[in-house]
Amino acid sequence: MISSNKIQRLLPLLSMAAALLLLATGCINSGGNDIVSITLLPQGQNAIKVKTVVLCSDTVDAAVEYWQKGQEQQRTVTSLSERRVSHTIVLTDLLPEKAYEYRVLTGHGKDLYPGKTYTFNTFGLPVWMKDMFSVVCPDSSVLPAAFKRGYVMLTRREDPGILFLLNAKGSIVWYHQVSGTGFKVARFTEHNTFLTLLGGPGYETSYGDQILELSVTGDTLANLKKGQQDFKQTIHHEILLDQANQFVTLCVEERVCDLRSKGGSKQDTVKGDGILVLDRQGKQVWKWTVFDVLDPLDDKNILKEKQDWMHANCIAFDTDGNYLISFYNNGQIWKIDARTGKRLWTFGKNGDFNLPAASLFDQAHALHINEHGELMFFDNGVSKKTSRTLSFKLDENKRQATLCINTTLPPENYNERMGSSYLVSDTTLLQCATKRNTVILTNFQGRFLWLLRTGMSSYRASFIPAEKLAPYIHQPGYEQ
Ligand SMILES: O=[N+]([O-])c1ccc(OS(=O)(=O)O)cc1
Repeated sequence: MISSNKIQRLLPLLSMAAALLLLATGCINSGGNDIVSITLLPQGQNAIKVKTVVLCSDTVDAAVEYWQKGQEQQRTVTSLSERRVSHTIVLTDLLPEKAYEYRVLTGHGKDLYPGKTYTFNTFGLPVWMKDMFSVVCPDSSVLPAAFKRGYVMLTRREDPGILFLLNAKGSIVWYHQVSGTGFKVARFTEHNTFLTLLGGPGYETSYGDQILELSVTGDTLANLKKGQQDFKQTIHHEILLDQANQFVTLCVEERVCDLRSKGGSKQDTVKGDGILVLDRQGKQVWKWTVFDVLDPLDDKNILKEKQDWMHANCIAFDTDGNYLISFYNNGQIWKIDARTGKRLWTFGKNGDFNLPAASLFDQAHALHINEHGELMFFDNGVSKKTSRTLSFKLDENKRQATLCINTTLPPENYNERMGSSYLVSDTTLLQCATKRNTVILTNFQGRFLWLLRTGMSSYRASFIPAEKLAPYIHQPGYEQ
């Protein structure tokens, strides 16, 4: 008997095999002067990306111009592949199950000459992916213009892992699929790349063993696996780039401690968190652990909590380049000196800042400094069974915090674990209620404007403005 899980895994392979059969025959001797052959290949397990390999008789520049059959006026031209004999050019922004025409442009710089026009057909999305997302939006006129044309990034954490980009109508405009592992978390970087943490079946929830950075055209820009160089530990919940293009991650950190005074054993193990910075080859650049700041023996509950002492779930950079780190279990956010590792302050429960009762929070997620310089995050709100978005203006010297955003999610979207919230266009919040398989856009009063139901639970939902993905993706959900 084949389990539905197995079928789910087989389907992309079957569609891949079909794709190979159909597309690999697309090796063509072009009529262009300097083109020897053009080969079309499916891009990984992907119905809406096609790789072209253009072999030329000389060193030239090349690009591919393509359009949906019958819509030649709406042509897309790829970026230029420069000074090569063999060019690999990926076509993005394709729609599934459509006929396309294309031609290769070759020459030098702006002097490009078209070869003959050919055709290809894209394949359908895997059946199980087709109905994965649905949008509820009673009145699109209330959506911010940037949201109407922008994209939402989500991750499927189970095998097969998929990184998705959807437009505001919930259509899949881009995806990248991996087998045998899942995308635990992903960030869209300042270099317009996708930085991701992957974890296979041996890695539960948000834990992982692989760092993968991808370009929008699906090229692998970095791929580090646990066991390589100084990447010896499991990493979890977070991956981001620093200014030096290095990987900043949260890692699992274990210490053997004598917990006899707390009722434990002489050689007890406490599992805590660390920040591990790796260079692009996997060499350790910097490391910090919670044990540098706190002694487990000072925690009266350590015996109960030793399996997962603090449960860090996010790192971000403060405006001065130091780290901000949030913890689920103690409801705190710490600022850590990125050079010395010293804890500079604690925010939240039993922290250094006085917080009025209305702004006391339980568990911070997806913390970041927003466009206004405010510390912003999603609060699971387990004590009140109410999740919300909070932001604060901090005066670090005076240890004063001014509450700026305090927006409650509609009660049915209460989300007790994971989640995220980000500003979109200064007037709305894109919030991920991970446990509810829901992404919801509200105004600051918490009024729902747009909702996405997902057939998976993405750790976060991030908004990517349309400009960041141009010219690779242009499929606005709503025309202005
Ligand atoms: O169940 N999970 O997948 C899960 C639970 C907790 C969790 O940690 S949290 O701090 O992100 O809520 C992450 C993932």
